[in-house]
Amino acid sequence: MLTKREELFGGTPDEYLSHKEKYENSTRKAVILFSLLRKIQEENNTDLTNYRNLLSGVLGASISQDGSPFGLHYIMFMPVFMSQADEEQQERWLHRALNCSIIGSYAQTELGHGTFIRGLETTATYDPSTQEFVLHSPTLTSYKWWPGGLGNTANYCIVIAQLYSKGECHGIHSFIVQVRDEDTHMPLPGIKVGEIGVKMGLNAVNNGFIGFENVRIPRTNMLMKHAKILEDGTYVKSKNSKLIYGAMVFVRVVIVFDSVNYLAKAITVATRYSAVRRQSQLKEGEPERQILDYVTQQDKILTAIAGCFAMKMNARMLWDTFNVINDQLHKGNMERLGELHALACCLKAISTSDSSLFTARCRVSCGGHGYMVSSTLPATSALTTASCTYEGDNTVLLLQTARFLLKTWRQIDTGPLTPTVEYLKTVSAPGFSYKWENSIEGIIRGFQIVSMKKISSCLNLMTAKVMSGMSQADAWNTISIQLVSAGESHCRAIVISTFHEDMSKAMRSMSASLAEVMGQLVELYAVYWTLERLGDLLEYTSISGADVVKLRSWYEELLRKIRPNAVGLVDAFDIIDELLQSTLGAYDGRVYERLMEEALKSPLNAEPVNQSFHKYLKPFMQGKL
Ligand SMILES: CC(C)(COP(=O)(O)OP(=O)(O)OC[C@H]1O[C@@H](n2cnc3c(N)ncnc32)[C@H](O)[C@@H]1OP(=O)(O)O)[C@@H](O)C(=O)NCCC(=O)NCCSC(=O)CCCCCCCCCCCCCCC(=O)O
Ligand SMILES: Cc1cc2nc3c(=O)[nH]c(=O)nc-3n(C[C@H](O)[C@H](O)[C@H](O)COP(=O)(O)OP(=O)(O)OC[C@H]3O[C@@H](n4cnc5c(N)ncnc54)[C@H](O)[C@@H]3O)c2cc1C
Repeated sequence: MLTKREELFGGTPDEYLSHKEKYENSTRKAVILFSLLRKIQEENNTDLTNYRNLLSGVLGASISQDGSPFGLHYIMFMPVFMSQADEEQQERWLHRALNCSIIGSYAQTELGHGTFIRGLETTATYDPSTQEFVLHSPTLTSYKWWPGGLGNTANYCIVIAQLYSKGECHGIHSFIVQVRDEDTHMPLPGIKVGEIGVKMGLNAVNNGFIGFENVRIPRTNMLMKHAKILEDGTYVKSKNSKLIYGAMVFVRVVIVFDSVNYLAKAITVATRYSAVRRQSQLKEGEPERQILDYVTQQDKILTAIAGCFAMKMNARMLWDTFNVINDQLHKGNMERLGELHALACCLKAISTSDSSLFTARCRVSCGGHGYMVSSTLPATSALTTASCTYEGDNTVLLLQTARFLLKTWRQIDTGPLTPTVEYLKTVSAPGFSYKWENSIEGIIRGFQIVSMKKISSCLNLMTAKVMSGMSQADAWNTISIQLVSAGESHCRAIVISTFHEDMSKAMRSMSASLAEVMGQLVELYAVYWTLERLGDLLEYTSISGADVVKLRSWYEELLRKIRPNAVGLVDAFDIIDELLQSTLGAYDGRVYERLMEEALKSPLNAEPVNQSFHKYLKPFMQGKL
């Protein structure tokens, strides 16, 4: 009798399963895992804070590198209910979703539209005679495409469609739609549903497509916490049309945590392997060195460790900010909605792009063995690059942040600014003077000045172009590279200052030796990004060549100091081998034995001569083909 652990982590490695077998195996494992999790979650887990902890457990424990067919059920289907369903609807559906007696997905993206959601084509037309909505996919491009779990798993989904009533379009709204019969799992009449095929990664997520042929759903299937349709078809507006976008903000917030989780896995593998792997001699006749002793290797890996700690602290700040503003929204105070959206956008973009960049570096830093699927680094790299796209393409999200920053800059003299942008007032105040200094505080100030000056420059450029006769939209597009850069600079200033401030607070309760190491990580992160963004700092601050020389020495000194604690730092993530799933990163360091053990699991090693020799090779080599 297999133990739960053996059931979850044993069996044929996924990499040797077919696409279909991989899905079936992931579903088998997901049922085991989620049955366990269902037992520990409170029934009324509709509080977003508790919910995120559940999500952490669910996704953190997702035991396949390829994701889970249940992921979207937890990641979006349920949060959308919590944020968009009225009380009666929550009463009707949420309990069933929480105990997984229904499995849901989130169908927003279409073949023809992912970013521009106001352009979605799926329609939901209200029929007052029957008090139903008629859901329809008018074109091939209107077919929903991507929803996780929709291919073969979910029997319900949230559908985002253009709402029509009394001949008028009211824009996109959310609807709960049953997709498959709860007993037979057959697709319901008028519904064409399937799986989208093999992807770069996440091949157990079961992303699907769905098309509707005049499918009728009750009026009360429109999620009506914000906007409503009355029985006679009268449309009641929401307090803010963007509240329907609320679930995306929540998921962007949790994706920042997720990007940290992926990066923590990658740097655990790369760091441990770099301590085990010996290659080349530093001095003739000496034993081969641990590759972690090479400063170039430290440059790749230790900065990733610092980045992981930095983003973890920023994820917590963002979560706290989300909860504060979300409470205000619940009380009808929309004042900081735009700020929350802008912060979630830039942190999701920067955390995922950093995670993708550093994970790719971890892969390369492990040489050939890092290219083995059994190292887990290729799959983790595929995961992090996906996160730069899902829940909003990073470029588009940084443009959203830039839009908020320009709006803020236009109003800079009309009153106090909200917390995440009040630095703009400080560094632009009359009489404010600043001379570059090689210190954490000096670096933070420098990044804040760069951000402010980029925003100011973008607004001046926009104004000049519009004055010259260019349309607002063309002016925006023309300078959009600079707008994205302004969004990134704003975010980097926030990340460094948050890391410094929150770590300084945390260090007060640490031992002196631990605080020293944590302080080194903050310095490494700040100095690394200073050297990475030298162009901006040279353009907008008084940093000098002499400062740069000293910064480089400071950077190399920090690498030297952190090197002895590298393995201890990643061990602190405490990722068990079963979740790490890596021949290179296992805790016992038996890299070569594990590589060979995994290789022997290949079906091609089941027999000494593969059948292709007799069928193809031998006749070929004998000139008979
Ligand atoms: C925002 C858009 C790009 C544009 O929208 P619009 O066209 O409607 O807006 P405009 O640009 O015209 O006007 C902007 C205007 O609107 C405001 N706005 C816009 N968006 C929002 C918002 N969300 N909230 C509030 N306000 C908003 C903006 O501020 C402007 O206001 P002003 O006019 O005042 O300036 C939009 O089209 C858009 O969002 N596009 C992106 C589409 C998108 O994101 N799609 C996602 C589809 S779902 C998906 O991809 C699912 C993926 C799921 C993958 C799995 C995730 C894994 C998570 C794991 C969780 C693990 C948890 C671990 C936790 C732990 O470890 O602890
Ligand atoms: C693994 C994965 C899982 C997913 N899961 C789901 C899901 O469960 N449910 C769901 O609904 N969706 C899901 N998606 C879809 C995802 O949300 C979209 O792919 C994403 O929103 C990007 O939209 P798009 O693919 O149409 O890209 P596009 O918007 O077509 O982007 C392509 C390029 O165009 C650029 N671009 C687009 N608009 C602009 C603009 N205004 N200004 C400047 N540049 C622009 C982008 O920057 C990008 O470089 C998933 C996607 C992936 C990869």
